[in-house]
Parts: sequence; structure tokens; C-alpha cells
Amino acid sequence: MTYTKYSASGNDFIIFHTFVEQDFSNKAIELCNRTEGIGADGLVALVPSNEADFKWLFYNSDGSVASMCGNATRAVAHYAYTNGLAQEKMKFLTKAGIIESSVENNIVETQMTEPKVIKEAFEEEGRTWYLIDTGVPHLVTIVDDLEKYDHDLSAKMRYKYNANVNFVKTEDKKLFVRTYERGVEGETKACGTGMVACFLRCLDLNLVDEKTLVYPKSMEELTISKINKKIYFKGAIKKIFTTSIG
Ligand SMILES: N[C@H](CCC[C@H](N)C(=O)O)C(=O)O
Repeated sequence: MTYTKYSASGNDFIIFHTFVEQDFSNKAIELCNRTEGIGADGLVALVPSNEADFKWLFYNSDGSVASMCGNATRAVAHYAYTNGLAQEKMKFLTKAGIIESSVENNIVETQMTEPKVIKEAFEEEGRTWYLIDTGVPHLVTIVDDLEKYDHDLSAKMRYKYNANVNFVKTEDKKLFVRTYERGVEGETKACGTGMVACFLRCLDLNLVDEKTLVYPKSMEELTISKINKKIYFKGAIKKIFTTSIG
């Protein structure tokens, strides 16, 4: 099987396409392993669909299934276009519904799913949290210094709320985000749905504008825009390599 590794602002994925839909959880664990596998935060299998250009099966590196992954939508769209599976504007089926992405050279934009607030601001562990679903659940807390990102606190909150955990700082109406990702069980270099969750929380508080530059741990620049109540997530994508295994 041929696999292609992508980096989406440092959030990295192994992508392949196949005709046969099956459970790829164990393959995700095997191939995402950073010492004995290719190494990545997630694995995505593209399979045929009669509802969209294709359907995706998304797995975190621990083999768990997630309904959505903002950064992977950008990598998958580039993969699908360059492999002739879709045109530059495409629709694909995820467990969070149909996702629309568009490819222009190495820049990919995704229309994110409609966000759903799960729990308005609440105090816990000496912080103010906000819980929102942006395709997957995210906790958001605003800090004045990203060195306040706390791995152990993130793990505790992750398990209590079964959600990803984001620390966000605003500066000159830009966002700087650090994310503890469920299913990777640690901080990743970027998390798309997490950045969108932080954007929405900070927009509510008038800390950013409806079009905002966002910088994850990797410091690769992304843009999040709210236009007519829809959320667009845009940034560069890197194809790292293609390899055949087995
Ligand atoms: N780890 C997430 C899924 C991947 C989200 C992230 N990589 C993104 O770019 O949105 C979860 O299990 O909820």
C-alpha cells in the first residue's frame, strides 16, 4: 500500500486511498508510531462515496476515531486533488458531515462545521473554561502567557470532559494557541478545530476580528474567517513524502 505523509502546520498525517472500507485503527497505531512507524498525529483513509467526492476515515495516533480534524481536511484535500480523486473544489464525507475544501497550489481552505457551544464559561482548577464542539469537543482557556500551558492540567481536563484542551493568548488581535490533543495524548504542533474553538471564544469577547491570523505551536501562520455565520480555516500544506509498505 502507498502512503503519503503530510504536515499541516506541524500537525502531521499519513494518508492513503483504498476501495475497501474497514477498521484501520490498528494500522493507525502501527504507522503513526514515531519510532517504529512512519510517525504522525493521525491516519486518514479515503474510500469511495456515493454522497460526495469521497469519504474519509480519520484516526488519531492512538487508533481512536474522531469525527473531524481541521488540519487533516487541508492535507486530505491536497492529497485528493493531486491524486485525481477530486477537483480543486471538493466535498467529502466525515463523521461530522460533509466538508467542503478548496485547493490553490499549496494553500487549502476548509469550511468548518457549524460550532456548538457545549458549556458556557465556567471556573475550574483556578481557570475560566469554555467548552465548544468545532467538529470535535474543545476546552478553551485564555492566558496572558503561553508558558502557562500546563500538560498535567490539560490531561486531567481532557479525561474529565473527553475533549481537547487549548490555551490561547491574544496579541494585537492575533491568536497564539497551544493544544493538548485527545487521541494523541499530548501537545501537537497545531490543531485546526482547536484554533477555531479559540477564535470563536475570543471573537465572543471582542478580542479578535472576524478575520484573524492564528499561530499554533509551530508558529506557521493560518487565517480563520467568519463570513455570513460560516467559519473558514485556511493555510499552507506540505507534502513530506510518499512511500510503499507491504
Ligand atoms: N485529536 C482530535 C481530532 C483531531 C483534531 C485536530 N488534529 C485538528 O486539526 O482539528 C480529537 O480526537 O478530538
